[in-house]
Amino acid sequence: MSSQIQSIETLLVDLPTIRPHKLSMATMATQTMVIVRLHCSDGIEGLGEATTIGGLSYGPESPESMKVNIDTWLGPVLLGEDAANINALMAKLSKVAQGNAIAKSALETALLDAQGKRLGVSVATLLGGAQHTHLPVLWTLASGDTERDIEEAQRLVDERRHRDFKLKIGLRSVDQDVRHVAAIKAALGDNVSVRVDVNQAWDENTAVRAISALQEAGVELIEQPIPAREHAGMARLSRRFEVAMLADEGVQDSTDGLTLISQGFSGAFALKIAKSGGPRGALRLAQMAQTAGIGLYGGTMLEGTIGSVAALHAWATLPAMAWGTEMFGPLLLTDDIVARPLKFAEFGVELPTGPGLGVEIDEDRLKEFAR
Ligand SMILES: O=C(O)C[C@H]1C=CC(=O)O1
Ligand SMILES: [Mn+2]
Repeated sequence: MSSQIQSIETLLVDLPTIRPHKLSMATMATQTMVIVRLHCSDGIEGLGEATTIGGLSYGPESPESMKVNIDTWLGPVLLGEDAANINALMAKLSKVAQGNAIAKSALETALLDAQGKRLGVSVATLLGGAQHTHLPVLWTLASGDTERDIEEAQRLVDERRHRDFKLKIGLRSVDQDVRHVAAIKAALGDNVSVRVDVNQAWDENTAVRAISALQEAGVELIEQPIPAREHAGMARLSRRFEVAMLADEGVQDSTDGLTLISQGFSGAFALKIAKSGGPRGALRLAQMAQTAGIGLYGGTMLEGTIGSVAALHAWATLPAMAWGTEMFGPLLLTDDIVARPLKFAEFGVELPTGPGLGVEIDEDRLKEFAR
């Protein structure tokens, strides 16, 4: 029995963060997500989420533009179509719109959720099957204050919630950043992993100087130190240093992956369903990385529960990721719009069981936080 897509609803939802989250390009006090509700003729609803960081400061899609583009361009071409044929539907979307990867990811997520519910299986099962039910999750220290970051990290280690930490740097001078990172690494000791994310803030010369000092301080991973488009520079840095480089903004999808690999990049790729137009595109990049011996890392756009769970279903289908994941987005927010929050324990998170994503909306909460 076939099922058609009847309507697609989009809602802007604003949730406060538990503390200011300072990145090199923006300080966040709220996170805005576009929640997609895709209704099918068999009564099944698929959920999706389109989320970015800092309005338009992180990338070319803003929450408001994603809502308009789904409502005006992407959504209408899906109406009346067979909801079960996700390959055909996503091909239609790539014809009607260039780019718009985050908006497409939300729609692909909603289609996968609906199809999983229809077949009574999880999204991970639709994607080939889960190899894990518990995935490691790091925490980002980004209060901007060294002592506060150390206290935050120590509490989370004691609670056995996280033992890997990513520090957001690149806003202050290199000397200040290096002092900040080295103090945190020294305070936390050898049993925790400290990584940094520069979010493209340095030029290559600055990066060389800073990475030497960070390597000396015991940092294990350097994320996107230079601008996204400088693929050759990332390849040079990866060959120059022992400490591993992680490409994030510079590897949106498998096309960027191919460029980095052919330029001789070694290190790791941050996979994000939002960058690659959905879980299937992120897995395509993962397969390319595996073929080339590049490490995997499960990245986030600081999504809420729906977007984070969609990514977890995809990451669960992969072999254990060399660098773990950062799917902590819901923990950065003061509230949630789902009935059952994710379970974070033992330095990781539990994969919800299906059908679909295994997520249910809390309608009252959604009403409260919808714009
Ligand atoms: O990695 C990014 O660039 C974005 C994001 C992921 C974790 C975090 O704190 O910020
Ligand atoms: Mn990053």
